[in-house]
Amino acid sequence: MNKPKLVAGNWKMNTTLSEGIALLESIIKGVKLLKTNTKIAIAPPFTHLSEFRKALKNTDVCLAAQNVSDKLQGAFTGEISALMLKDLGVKKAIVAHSERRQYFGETNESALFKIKTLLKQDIHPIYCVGELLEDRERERHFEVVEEQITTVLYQLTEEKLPKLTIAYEPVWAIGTGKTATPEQANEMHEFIRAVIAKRFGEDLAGQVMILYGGSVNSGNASALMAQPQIDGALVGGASLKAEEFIAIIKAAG
Ligand SMILES: O=C(CO)COP(=O)(O)O
Repeated sequence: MNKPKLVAGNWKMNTTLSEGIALLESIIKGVKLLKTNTKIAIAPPFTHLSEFRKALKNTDVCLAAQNVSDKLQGAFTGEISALMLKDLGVKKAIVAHSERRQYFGETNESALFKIKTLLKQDIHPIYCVGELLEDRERERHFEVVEEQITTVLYQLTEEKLPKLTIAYEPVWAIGTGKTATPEQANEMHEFIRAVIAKRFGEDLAGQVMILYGGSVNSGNASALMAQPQIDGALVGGASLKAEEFIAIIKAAG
């Protein structure tokens, strides 16, 4: 599978706008010096999107959001719609990150609504899946991820599928410094692709990008990226340090 990889930075609830702009400028500078065909996306807090759009003009770095409302518009205080994101030049949006599932009650069902509203605006979703530590310890990890995939993806039509990116983020590896081994990650990616293929066929399943996320850093990125089923990375903590993030992009090829 020789498609270019995607490295996306999920900044979570970090940086003020001025700190964010400074970090973004360092990242842009670093990316310019790299000769890479790896695709790059940055998902800063909502408050940064408008300024980041200007800063990213004439670069190949794609603007992403960390979340979106499952509602279209109206009396939903505090929500941000897909249309609003499109208006700000957002091209990708993370959906159902495990922190959203854990702290904000998001489910596979709300993820499906979010993905549909994004696709209607032609914003490409990055749909997060992954098991808890207790699921893995009880050897339920394949079952959990299969349900996360089938309840959402099987509701989409064939032509939407290539617009979707999956991020496999085992919850026990997020922000813990514990990474899945490259083999564990590859095994789950292969399983996810097989679940997609069961419904949509091998060709389409092969077109879906599947990223790994969970304590990716400059030290482990090369080994992860070398796995045949890993199409890139969704990076948290290490995307907040320009040098680290650039090293990960470099490791992706
Ligand atoms: O949640 C993540 C990316 O979405 C991963 O976070 P860390 O890279 O900090 O473990």
